Amino acid sequence: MTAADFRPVLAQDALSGHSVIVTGAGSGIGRAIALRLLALGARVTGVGRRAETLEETGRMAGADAAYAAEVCDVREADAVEALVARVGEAHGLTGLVNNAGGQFFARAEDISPRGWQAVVNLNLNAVFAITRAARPYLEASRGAVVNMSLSPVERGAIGMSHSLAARAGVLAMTRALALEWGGQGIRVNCLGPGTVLTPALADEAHAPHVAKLVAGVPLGRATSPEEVAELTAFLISPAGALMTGQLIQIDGGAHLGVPVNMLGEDGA
Ligand SMILES: CCCCCCC/C=C/C(=O)SCCNC(=O)CCNC(=O)[C@H](O)C(C)(C)COP(=O)(O)OP(=O)(O)OC[C@H]1O[C@@H](n2cnc3c(N)ncnc32)[C@H](O)[C@@H]1OP(=O)(O)O
Ligand SMILES: NC(=O)C1=CN([C@@H]2O[C@H](COP(=O)(O)OP(=O)(O)OC[C@H]3O[C@@H](n4cnc5c(N)ncnc54)[C@H](OP(=O)(O)O)[C@@H]3O)[C@@H](O)[C@H]2O)C=CC1
Repeated sequence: MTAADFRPVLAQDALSGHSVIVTGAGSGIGRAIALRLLALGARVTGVGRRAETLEETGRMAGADAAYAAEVCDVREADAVEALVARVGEAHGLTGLVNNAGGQFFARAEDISPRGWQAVVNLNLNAVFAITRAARPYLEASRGAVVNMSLSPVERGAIGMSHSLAARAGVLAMTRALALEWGGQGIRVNCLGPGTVLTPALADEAHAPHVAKLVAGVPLGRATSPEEVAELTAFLISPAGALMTGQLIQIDGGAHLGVPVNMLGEDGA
């Protein structure tokens, strides 16, 4: 199946009555998630540092969409806590999508202490702070958290030691919180997208290298933002009610690595 064959599977009102915070909703994967949750009837609070891109997501959703843009740097723990409390008190909270994240690509020896800190703050510490702030509201609604991870989180990748360390931390946190908060009815999961051809990836990585990554995917293509969005919606919706503590890879098999082939090229 090609990306063009993709069809949404959830019922049109699957998220009616839901209130979800999506970080990084002004671009790429986060925007696709926000638009899909809105289309399924959820109220969405989109969080990011740039007002214009966040507001553009709202315009794309249309005037009837229950969307609010909130400018906030997720690394500012006090501001994040205040934001979550504001949304939680006004509308409740049934979902939190920790999608904001990113990194520069560099070998460990070229990552300065500040560079390491910047990436770990964004991809791990900020995720903990916002998730912790959301807990009481998620407990009240028996809600769900979806953490955006990376396909290579368990097998490693060159040039991503800082980001992978942070995402591995998020994965460990996901499993710990699934246990700690399961009794409160809160579910916590991670998604592992493969290569998603967003403008942000094009800015950070060389095009020929990205093409090579995609060519190496067992199912032969990149992951689309819409596919990640549908899975996110599924996990937040009642359809995902028994799923928690998981890393779900949505990468065409890329996490399996270079195939080990004991049969040789001709399969003999
Ligand atoms: C088969 C499957 C494969 C899957 C592959 C998955 C690939 C993943 C793709 C994506 O994630 S796509 C999203 C791409 N977008 C981004 O990643 C955005 C990247 N940028 C940021 O998020 C931020 O810039 C940052 C990296 C978090 C840094 O933010 P901050 O504003 O705090 O940075 P600065 O104050 O500018 O710098 C802090 C520190 O970092 C050093 N630094 C910054 N860039 C680089 C670099 N390119 N190389 C080395 N070091 C860098 C910077 O120099 C500062 O350190 P000092 O110089 O002060 O020591
Ligand atoms: N593209 C890919 O191939 C893959 C991406 N991912 C992950 O998916 C997520 C989205 O990626 P993608 O859509 O490609 O990238 P984008 O850069 O388009 O998305 C990142 C979003 O996060 C927001 N953001 C970044 N830093 C902060 C901050 N400090 N506070 C608040 N918001 C912030 C950005 O908005 P603003 O700048 O306005 O703050 C932006 O909207 C990231 O976590 C990425 O690492 C995972 C696997 C593969």
